[in-house]
Amino acid sequence: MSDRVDALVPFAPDRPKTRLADVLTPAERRGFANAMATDVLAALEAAGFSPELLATEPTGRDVPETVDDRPLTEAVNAALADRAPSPASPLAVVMADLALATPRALSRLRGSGDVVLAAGTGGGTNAVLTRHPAFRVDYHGASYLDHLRAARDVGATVREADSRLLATDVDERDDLAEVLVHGDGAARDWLRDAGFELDAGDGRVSVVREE
Ligand SMILES: Nc1nc2c(ncn2[C@@H]2O[C@H](COP(=O)(O)OP(=O)(O)OP(=O)(O)O)[C@@H](O)[C@H]2O)c(=O)[nH]1
Ligand SMILES: C[C@H](OP(=O)(O)O)C(=O)O
Repeated sequence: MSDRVDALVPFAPDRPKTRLADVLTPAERRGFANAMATDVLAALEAAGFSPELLATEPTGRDVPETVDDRPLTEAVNAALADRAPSPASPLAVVMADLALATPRALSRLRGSGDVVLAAGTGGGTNAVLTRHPAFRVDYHGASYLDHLRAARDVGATVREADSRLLATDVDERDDLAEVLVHGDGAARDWLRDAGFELDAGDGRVSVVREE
């Protein structure tokens, strides 16, 4: 299909998900991060994107891949400068830890706007699609606000792709409950196989792990 949109998926597979260090060993964090990346790549394909990993080291996956070991913002901005997105050739950047991302949710990125932003919970930016050659990213912190500003500074029109499924990046222990409740792919299966189950005690649902 000629109107497939390129989608970069930043991925740091070496020491991922340090905020899950209290529940997962380093090897488990690598396994879980890989499972989430598998889900994101499959959902992008199904949504009509052409996914490409932007990885800090070779992954050995059967997916187009650029290896760039610079920090996240630098690596993504180098790719944006290189590709020079335009209305005829948009470029998406979709994080590899969006374990709940469905094809339907991802397709919302393809709506109108020079820059389309999918916010993450906690102030971040989980996905962006740009049709503007001068737009650059600045990740971490309240990056959603930084990206609104960055888009306006280059005269780009901005639209939000408002989606609960895209807003859930899996960073912390409580996010694992979201994967068990709403996920249906490799990440959900990985957690179940590792012995995680829902702890639906009083209040907000959480996870417990079988010994
Ligand atoms: N290419 C590239 N991707 C990165 C880098 N750091 C993080 N990522 C990816 O960017 C996305 C968001 O990552 P974060 O949640 O900020 O970081 P993380 O390493 O996954 O987790 P924490 O260690 O808990 O911060 C994930 O898809 C990561 O794999 C980097 O330096 N380069
Ligand atoms: C990539 C970064 O993720 P976080 O550090 O917020 O998980 C961001 O969304 O700016």
